[in-house]
Amino acid sequence: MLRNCARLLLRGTALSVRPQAVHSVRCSFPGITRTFAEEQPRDYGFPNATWNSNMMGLYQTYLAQCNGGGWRKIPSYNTTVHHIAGDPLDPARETRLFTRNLDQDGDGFEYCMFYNKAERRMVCLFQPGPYLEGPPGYTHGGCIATIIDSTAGAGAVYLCGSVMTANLNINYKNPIRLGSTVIVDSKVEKIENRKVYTTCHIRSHDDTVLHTESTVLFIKLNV
Ligand SMILES: CCCCCCCCCCCCCC(=O)SCCNC(=O)CCNC(=O)[C@H](O)C(C)(C)COP(=O)(O)OP(=O)(O)OC[C@H]1O[C@@H](n2cnc3c(N)ncnc32)[C@H](O)[C@@H]1OP(=O)(O)O
Repeated sequence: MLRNCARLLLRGTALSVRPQAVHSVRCSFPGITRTFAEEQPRDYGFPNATWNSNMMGLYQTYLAQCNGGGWRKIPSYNTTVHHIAGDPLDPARETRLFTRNLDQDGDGFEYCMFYNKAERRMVCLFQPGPYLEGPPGYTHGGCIATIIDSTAGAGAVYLCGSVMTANLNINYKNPIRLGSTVIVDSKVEKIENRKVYTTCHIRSHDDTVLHTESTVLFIKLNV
């Protein structure tokens, strides 16, 4: 009951601070083509009340490196259509990015990303919420695969344009506790024609624990 009240309160707060400007969004990606008018989308990559102190600390550290340090914070919306512009669509169709499919802040994938073009790196600060449970108290392996795919995928997209994941290999070394903060660090290692080879490591917020090591192969589209 208390939890529900708190949720309603938070939801009201989130809605009241949401920008109200109306604009048009156009998108074209394999399987999705649409255009619609809606409120200015919320950028979920900004801090909210559910972020813990480690998440906030890392956010500030990376943000500080955005001023001449080679990094930039990239926006994070709840549909890919906000990211990618394209052709007209079916306005009746509604989509939701898998990692942003829970309405309540803190329940699921809580994250933000920073990009360094010179280093070909995309870094994601990730705080898994209680609805991502796999083993008791720990993050489900599929959710971990998702955040790896999303981080390395975003890095490949920013460097090469549209891509699809062709292969994803993960060694799970140490479990990730729900509510903790980890750093998902991906890098484009090489590009061979349409193939984009990336590596991705997940480490604890203080760099003392290696949680996963992985490789992801993306294939460039529309070339
Ligand atoms: C601005 C935006 C910001 C970003 C925001 C959004 C963030 C969201 C990010 C979310 C991210 C989430 C992302 C997701 O979740 S993507 C969703 C999950 N992935 C899929 O569903 C992909 C399904 N597969 C396919 O569509 C096709 O098979 C693809 C497109 C991958 C290739 O079919 P295509 O017919 O086009 O190409 P090709 O067969 O001629 O092959 C081309 C070359 O590639 C080589 N090859 C192919 N497969 C493999 C393999 N498995 N291992 C090794 N090599 C492989 C192949 O040998 C050949 O090499 P070469 O002979 O030329 O040397």
